[in-house]
Order: sequence, then C-alpha cells, then structure tokens
Amino acid sequence: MRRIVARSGAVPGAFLWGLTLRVLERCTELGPYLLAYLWLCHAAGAPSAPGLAWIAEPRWLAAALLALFVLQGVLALYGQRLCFLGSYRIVGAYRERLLDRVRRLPLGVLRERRIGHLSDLLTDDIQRVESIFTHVSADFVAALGVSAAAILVLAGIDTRLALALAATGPLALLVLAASRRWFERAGLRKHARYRETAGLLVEFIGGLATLRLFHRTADWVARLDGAFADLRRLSLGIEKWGGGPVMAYRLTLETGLVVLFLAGGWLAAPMETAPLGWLAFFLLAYKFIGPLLEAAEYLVMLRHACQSELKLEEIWQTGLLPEPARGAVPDGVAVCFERVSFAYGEQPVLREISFALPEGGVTAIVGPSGAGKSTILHLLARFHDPGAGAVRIGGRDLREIGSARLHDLLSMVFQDVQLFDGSILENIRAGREQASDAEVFAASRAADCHGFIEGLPDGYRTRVGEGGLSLSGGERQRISIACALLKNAPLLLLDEVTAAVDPASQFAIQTALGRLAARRTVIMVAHRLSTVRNADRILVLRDGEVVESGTHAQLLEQGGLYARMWHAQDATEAARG
Ligand SMILES: Nc1ncnc2c1ncn2[C@@H]1O[C@H](COP(=O)(O)OP(=O)(O)OP(=O)(O)O)[C@@H](O)[C@H]1O
Repeated sequence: MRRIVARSGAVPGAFLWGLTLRVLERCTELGPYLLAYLWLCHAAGAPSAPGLAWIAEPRWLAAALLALFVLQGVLALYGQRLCFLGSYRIVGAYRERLLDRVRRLPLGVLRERRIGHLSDLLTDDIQRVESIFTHVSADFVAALGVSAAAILVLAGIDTRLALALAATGPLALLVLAASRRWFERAGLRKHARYRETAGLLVEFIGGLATLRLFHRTADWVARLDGAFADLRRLSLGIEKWGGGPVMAYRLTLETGLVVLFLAGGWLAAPMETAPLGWLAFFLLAYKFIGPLLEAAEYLVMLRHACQSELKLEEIWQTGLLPEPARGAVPDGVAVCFERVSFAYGEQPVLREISFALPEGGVTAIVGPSGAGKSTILHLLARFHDPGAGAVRIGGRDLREIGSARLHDLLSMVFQDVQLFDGSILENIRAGREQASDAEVFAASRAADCHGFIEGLPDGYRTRVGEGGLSLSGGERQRISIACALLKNAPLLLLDEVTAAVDPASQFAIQTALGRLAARRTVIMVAHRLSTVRNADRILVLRDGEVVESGTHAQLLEQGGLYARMWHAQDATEAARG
C-alpha cells in the first residue's frame, strides 16, 4: 500500500483519518462489554473505581449505552466517507500515472506485451488493488485495532491472564509471515503459466484453419490440455497451500483460549471478582480473538490484491527510453547506422552493423528469416534504443531527436495492420487529425482503397475493428497506406506489407506504394524479391550483418546470397506456374 501511495503521488491524509475513525468505531464495540463488566462488579459489591458510582443507576447506564451507539454511528459514517474519498483519490491518481507510464512505454515493449494481458492489468488487477483501499484494508486494520484495544482492556483486568491469552499470537503471525513469500512465488508462477496458456490459446485459434488443413489440431489440443492441466495443478496448489497457513494461523490463535484456561487454573484465584470477572474476561477474550480470525480472511483477499499489485509493478519496473527536453531538429532524413548492435534479452540480433542511406529513393532490406530485417525498422522507429552504436537520421542521433519529433518524421506500415475500433474515416484520419474529408478521400484514392470503401453499406462511416466489419489483410493494409499518405511524413518504413496478400491485392498495394514512395525516403523489408527488384538499393542481411548491398542487377552479377535467393524464388514461382 505504501508503494501504491508513493506511485500515486497523492496525499493519503483523508484515507489515514478514515482508517483511524474506522479503528475507533470498532473499538466502541468493546464499550457494552466494559459497561456490563463494571455494572456486574458493582452489583456483586466489588469496590467501584472512583468516578464510576453512576454505573449503579440504570438510566445513566442506558444513557451511556445510547451515547456509545451514537458515537459508533458517527465514527462509522465519517470513517467510511473519509476512507472511500481517500481511497478513490489515491487509486485514481495511481491509475492516471499508470496509464501515463503505459503510454510512454517503449513501442517495442508494447508490441511484445499481449494486448489482452495489458488490458487485464489495467482493468481487473487495478480493480483488485482498488479494493485494498476501499474495502479490505479498513476492515483489516479496524479488526487489528479492536483486537489490540481488547487485549489492553484485558491487561487492565488481569495482566497475567491477558498475556496467557495472547501468548500464541506471535506464533500465529510467524506462520503467516513464513507462508507469505511462498504464496507470492507460487502466484507469480501461476501468472506466468496463465500468460503462456493464454498465448497458446490465441495462437491455436488464430491458426486453426492451417492446423486443420495439416491435420495438426490433435497435437495442439494435447499441448493445450497439458497447459490447462498444469494451470489447474498450480491453482489447486495455491488454494491448498495458500489456505493451509491461514487455517494454521486460526488454530494457533484459538489455542490461546486453551492456554488461558490452563493459566487460569494454575493461578487458582486469579481475580477478586471471580466468577463475574471470569465471565467478562471470556467475553472480551472473544473480542480479542474474533477480529483476529476475521483479519485472516481479509488477509487472503489482501494477498490476492498484492499479487495484482506485483503484476502492475512490472510496468513500473519496465525502463522508459530517455527523452530529450527539446528534441534536436535533423537535417533531412538520410539514415545512418553506426556500428549498431542490438539484442533481445540475451539473444544478439544485430552485430555492429553500419550502413548509410541517402535521402530519397527506395531501399529494400532482404535476407533469410530471422536475419534482423524488421529489427532495423524497429530501431529506426525507436521501438527500442540500440545496445551499442548510434542510429542517426539527418545527422542526429535518434536519442537526441526524441520519440515525439521522430514519430512526426516517419510513417510505418506493418504486415499485420491493427485498425482501431471506429469508422474507416477515423482510422484513415488518424494520420492527420486536421485533414478534411476531401483530403481523406484523395489519400484513399491514391492508396487504391476508395473504391471498396464506397462499396460498403455505410461507406467511410462503416465501423471496423472490434465488433465491426472484418476486412481482408490487403484491405486493411491499403487503409493503413492511406493513413500514411495523409500523414505525409518524409520517411516511410514498410515491414513486409505484401507478404500475406493475394496477387491482385499485391498489385494494388504495390501501385499505392509507388505513389507513396514518390518524393519520400522509403525503407522496406520484403520477403518476395520480385517486389524489390526496382528498388534504388538493396541491403542483404544475414545473421544480423549486412553481407551485400547494391542494385538488383549488381547483386545478381555478384552471384552471392541475393543471387541465390533470387534464383530459388524464381524457380519456386515458376513451379507454381
Ligand atoms: N520481441 C522480441 N523478443 C525476442 N526476440 C525477438 C523479438 N522480435 C524478434 N526477435 C528475434 O530476433 C531475431 C530477428 O528478428 P527480426 O524480426 O528482426 O528478423 P527478420 O529478419 O525480420 O525475420 P522475418 O523475415 O522472419 O520476419 C529473430 O530470431 C526473432 O526471433
């Protein structure tokens, strides 16, 4: 909770006041027992404490009880109000800062994280964290508070018996503390497995058609069954072992009553007012143990909420890219990689790679799968910063230019275009918010998507994305190209945009790209070499190094990797007819 308050930057004053009032409210529960005890002492003829003679008068006793209940009501009202107000203030500020953090996460990290996982974090997990403040913590602290007050009152009646009653408390706490770390680790293990299983499920559903065609569904179902069985085992383990320590805690606490009896017997005549004193003592003993047992239940809820907080903490621990206070202005968009190395975790992808691309024209990056082609585009768009070396645009290091200015300079079209939930018009206009309808239509015509959009029932107002119309890969790509055209950025990065579309769409996209490439600097990653033969220069990448560069004709003449890849693709396409 301290970490959440610190991350939120909110002042926890109201919340702490609320907590205090809630603790006081619960402490008033002891009042009737105390009054009854004092009254019984008086009735039994025990000498009453100075100033407590009024206890003999039933009307004063009734008035005291009434005052107590009114006080309890007032404390409950203000305590809850302040707790809720303070909680929502803290969690609201925390949520805002968290969203801001997510917004500033490196694009590479956002691409790696599954959307589902992030939205779970920002909805379910944050809600669980919210519940710590709004409900669980106040009840938990109030329960601890009333227990503490009860044991103090009991100590006032008889210190030795109070000590006997509380003797097992530390042991009970030890049981809980010992199990905490285990519970956390088990929770994180389950969380990791859950993420893997969710990922497998998404892959399975996405690739179901292909899997069926290749009769591979049975293997996948077996794999998924294994993952679910594992998840079930981990979940049961958590419930079993997570609940176990809480049971042990309750048992150890309740043993305090047994110790109390033994101590009572051993001390023989412990109190002058026995047996009335004994009666009051046992009633109050339950007010000590009862809330502590309640607290164990809140503790289970707290532990689940702590799991969620730990998951959210991952976001805070993910480093942000350093951003300059004022981004440097590059001189044009000539690109230069200077001895750039990059690794995903431990896996090196680019090794001291250097090349320079002049402004204007089309550069294609080709090479075998996994060579690091997309990674070059990702570094250029500053999804990540390089581990070593420098990526420059217009002579300035991207770290000096800063992400905001850099993103103004470039447009990127991916192979897997994600359109957001909204109309087609809004999706294209994302390229330039101020663009008029006429400019959007012009960009769509140039991207060769105006025709099919006009053919849709609601035209440009047709909704796409989640719950909307599903478009083909080629159609989505042309919309994305229209968006890039509208943005009119001088540097264009294309990541295998024609890899997964049919020849007709490929032709349409190529034509649109041709328009997009005019007057711009284009860097494209391509698998199909036929789509890059007209590029002004081609970089051939293998194992994270540039092994060849030149035009299509020059590279064919060199007879190296490019030439071999070209002939291999040529032969495949010829065989396909
Ligand atoms: N987010 C990531 N986390 C970990 N490894 C990654 C990540 N993205 C890519 N890689 C790995 O880095 C290597 C280079 O990936 P990259 O996508 O740059 O290659 P590529 O040449 O574009 O490959 P392809 O043509 O198959 O798309 C690959 O081995 C890939 O598995």
